Amino acid sequence: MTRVVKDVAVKDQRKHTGASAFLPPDDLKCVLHIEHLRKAFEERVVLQDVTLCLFQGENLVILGRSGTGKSVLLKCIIGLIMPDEGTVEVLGRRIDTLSSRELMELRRRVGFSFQGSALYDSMTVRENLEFPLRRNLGIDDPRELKPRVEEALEAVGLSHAIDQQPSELSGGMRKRIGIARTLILRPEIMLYDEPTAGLDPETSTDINDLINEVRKVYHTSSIIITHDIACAKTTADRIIFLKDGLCYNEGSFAQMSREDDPLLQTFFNYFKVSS
Ligand SMILES: Nc1ncnc2c1ncn2[C@@H]1O[C@H](COP(=O)(O)OP(=O)(O)OP(=O)(O)O)[C@@H](O)[C@H]1O
Repeated sequence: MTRVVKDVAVKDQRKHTGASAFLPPDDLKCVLHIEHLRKAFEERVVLQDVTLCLFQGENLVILGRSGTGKSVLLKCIIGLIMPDEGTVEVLGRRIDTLSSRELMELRRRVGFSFQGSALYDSMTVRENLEFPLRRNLGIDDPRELKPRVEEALEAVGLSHAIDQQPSELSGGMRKRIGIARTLILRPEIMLYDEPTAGLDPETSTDINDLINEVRKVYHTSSIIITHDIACAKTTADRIIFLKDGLCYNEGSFAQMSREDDPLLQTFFNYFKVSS
């Protein structure tokens, strides 16, 4: 279903954003392709013209200041928000052409890790993890549910928390359980919305390591949106810096941290100071 693209999308993007020198290797599959995306809320234009491509197996970080439209971009990817202009193609399917049933089916292949973990407080960890299996895959047999829940919990290192309530867990643990609940459907693409928001530096490091581990074990392609520069350094194969609803710059962490640009330097120097 996915198309093989070379560097067309990236070159196209560079044409109108002036982005830096990143070129992906030839013949990488593009699993998610956004072209000329625009989204406004009344007069407020949040995304002006965003073009990007997520390559198979890649960790792509979308970096940018608060309010630059990173979450809106993620919501456009999973069809929670419909763009005013432009196209979003996920795993070979154009979002705006899908029926609600087709959109639901596609969403099963895309895991969304929410900022607030989105766990149900009235359910135990086990029940939280069983929920998407019951609802999305119609699995009700405890003999099928049990091993899948245990595997997902093991993947995030929290097997011992299976019978706890979310309210008994720390912020970092809740985040991990949220990721486990997403992984349980074995998504091909993972979308992480501010995975380290509100966490202390040590817990953030654990979550960043987990994101890399998930890629290794589950062979996911991921978009990680963040304004946490340490998260970007640990997880990114490539970074796109979003500013004023445009892809302002693009490259590896090393490339971008060397850019002679005051805005980027504010971000990257903060990392040098705090690390
Ligand atoms: N449904 C909506 N209706 C109206 N405005 C919205 C809606 N969703 C987002 N916005 C506005 O779009 C802008 C971008 O929001 P968004 O949440 O995408 O920013 P962000 O880059 O993710 O910020 P942060 O890093 O703080 O999470 C904000 O001004 C927000 O108020």
